[in-house]
Amino acid sequence: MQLGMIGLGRMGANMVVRAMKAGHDCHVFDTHAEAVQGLIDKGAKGSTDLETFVNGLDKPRAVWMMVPAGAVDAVIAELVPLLEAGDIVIDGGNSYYHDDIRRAGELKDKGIHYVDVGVSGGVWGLERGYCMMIGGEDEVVARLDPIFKTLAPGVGEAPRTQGATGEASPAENGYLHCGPNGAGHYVKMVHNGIEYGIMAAYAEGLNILHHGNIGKTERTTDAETTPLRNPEYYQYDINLPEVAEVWRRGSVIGSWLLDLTASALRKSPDLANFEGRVSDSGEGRWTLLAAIDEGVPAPVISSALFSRFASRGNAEFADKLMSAMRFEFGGHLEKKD
Ligand SMILES: O=C(O)[C@H](O)[C@@H](O)[C@H](O)[C@H](O)COP(=O)(O)O
Repeated sequence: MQLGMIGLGRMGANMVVRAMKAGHDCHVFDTHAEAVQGLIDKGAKGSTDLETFVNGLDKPRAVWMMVPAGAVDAVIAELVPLLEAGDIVIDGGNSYYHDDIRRAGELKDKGIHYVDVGVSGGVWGLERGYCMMIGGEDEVVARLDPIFKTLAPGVGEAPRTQGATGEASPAENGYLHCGPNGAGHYVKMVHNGIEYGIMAAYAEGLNILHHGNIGKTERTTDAETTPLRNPEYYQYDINLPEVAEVWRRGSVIGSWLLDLTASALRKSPDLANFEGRVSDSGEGRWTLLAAIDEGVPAPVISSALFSRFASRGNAEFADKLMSAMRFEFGGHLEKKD
């Protein structure tokens, strides 16, 4: 089928390449001429002019936006006057699902359909395919099925779940119509909240192993006076790249995130290129807002999110206050390394 793509960053451009490989007719728009040209060279039709791009699409149009969440409203504002009733606008970024519900309502007044798609797979999607969580009207989502089927990894990506038989469902192919507008990004938001928790668990566990030799040099833990109990228990120089490697094979905690962890540790066991200031794009925060609204406990995800804040120095004042209180009540001085 035909697809228009707005936003040719790594995700958008790779999705177009994957769609074209399967024979879809792709039209692309970006303000960066080189990005457009790169895809024209690969067989797309493209323009750096939005109106030309929109007019080149067959009606009813399907326009997929792959732009940062913060830019979606501005793109829609420029795009909508060029569209007509019956056209479909797809947001494949990491939008907040509350925004999807609002946008779908605004576009509905004009007869334009909105579909929200949470896309997972990042820079590996071209090769592996993209896992997609979709929100929108049944008929509209069904119309886009050929595109979703192409972009998704396919049933061969994972062994079929025990008991699954017959023709593979969309979910088994790697895409799922989760519900009405907002449902796609709602599921993707929680997916990312889980991602925070898993990442933190690997990071914490491997950090414990990383300090497994503390008994060789230290008699106290860090700068504290607390004596290191039984230094003989902490005499291990654990080879972390090798541990990550062995866990990938047959262990209970194997995963794609572990594969990527093993790859990062193999490239640089001391992770010298990183300072450890961990960013967040909002999905973890939104997951917790939903958990609070629903009254559902989410201690792992909240701890993982707050660790990211701390990693960026946002705990510094609180930490100073705790030291100040220790000094006030007990005259305890901060220990210097
Ligand atoms: O599933 C994925 O492919 C990732 O989750 C992807 O969506 C992206 O890398 C995150 O947006 C990063 O999120 P943070 O910046 O919040 O870590």
